[in-house]
Amino acid sequence: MSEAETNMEWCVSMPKVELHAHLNGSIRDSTLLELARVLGEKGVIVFSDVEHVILKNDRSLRDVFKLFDLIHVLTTDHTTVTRITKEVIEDFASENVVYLELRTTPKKNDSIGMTKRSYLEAVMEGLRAVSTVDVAFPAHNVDAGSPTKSLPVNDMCNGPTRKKIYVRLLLSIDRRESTAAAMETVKLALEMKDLGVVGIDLSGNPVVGEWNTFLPALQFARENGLYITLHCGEVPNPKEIQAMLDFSPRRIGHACYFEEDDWKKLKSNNIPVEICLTSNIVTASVSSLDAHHFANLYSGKHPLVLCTDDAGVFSTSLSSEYNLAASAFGLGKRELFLLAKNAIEFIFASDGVKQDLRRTFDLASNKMDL
Ligand SMILES: CNc1ncnc2c1ncn2[C@@H]1O[C@H](COP(=O)(O)O)[C@@H](O)[C@H]1O
Ligand SMILES: [Zn+2]
Repeated sequence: MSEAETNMEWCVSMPKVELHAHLNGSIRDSTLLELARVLGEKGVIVFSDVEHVILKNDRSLRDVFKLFDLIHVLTTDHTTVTRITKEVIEDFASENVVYLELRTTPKKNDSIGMTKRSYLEAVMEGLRAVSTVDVAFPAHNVDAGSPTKSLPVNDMCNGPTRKKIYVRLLLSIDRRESTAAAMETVKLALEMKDLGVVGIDLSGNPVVGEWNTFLPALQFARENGLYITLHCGEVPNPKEIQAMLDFSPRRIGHACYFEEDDWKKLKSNNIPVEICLTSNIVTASVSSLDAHHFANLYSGKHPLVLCTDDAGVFSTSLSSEYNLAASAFGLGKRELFLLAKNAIEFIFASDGVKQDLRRTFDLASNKMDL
């Protein structure tokens, strides 16, 4: 193996920044199966019917959204929301993700007394429940407000330094929601702003809903200081793509079905793109890695960040996404490291956090054999 060649172990040891991860899409298969078994025993579902759905690997975009409906049945109650949040953070931290923006759709479920607020409180409880790593989160006492020490990463050679991960939350608006429901989510985000909620995401089945339904809530969010990221161009919808780019979000996810005018607008507005390679290939939003827009954006030095989207649903990890980019696009260690480090510039957290993360990468770079 040549000096510059990467491998999975190296990608795991590299510090990384994750900016596009859906909570309910990032659950371990083992947890989903365990939850399904329990609901099977209670007679709520038939375990054998859902087992193969959970373990299936190739999924169309339609299958993915059917799977989310099933996952949401498995994770309905507050205790489970807390548990999956804890596990998802621990899983990202275990592969040296040092900053995580975790997004989730606040859910209301009258039958179990769940409000959007109590859902979010259950998520925050999950952040506090993390035990394998220190979580830097404003609502937690290992606070990141005035960071003094850089995060220990890649500590394999340094013995038992305790890892730390910054976590911030984005609240997702589901495209099935009404303007009023979207507004409720934005108001909740504003109430929880001091507790680590930094922005709003628009996601959900891309063939459902109209841009104009969400626009008032997104405008209101932005006017009140929340950052916005949009799922944009996951399916061909030229009018919506143009309207979304005209809105000038802080970042967008995917950008798969872009036409020439869309690229022009994206590039002239310098909007960073969250790239989810495995997700795009599995859902066939892009036909192959050779045809993926990563290559063009990367060579044009357009701001971009590699992300997982749904590490559980697509059986991937952030380290695998970096490893995949290395092999598909011929990136060496140094290029991967700079790509990972550059993601700091697009995070929705404070300059203090950015500075601390830059220090973390600089310290790691000495040990990373670049
Ligand atoms: C594959 N590409 C995708 N495109 C659009 N939306 C997606 C998505 N992957 C996930 N979600 C959105 O995230 C929800 C699950 O997490 P939460 O319940 O919010 O934690 C899904 O129901 C969907 O609305
Ligand atoms: Zn997504």
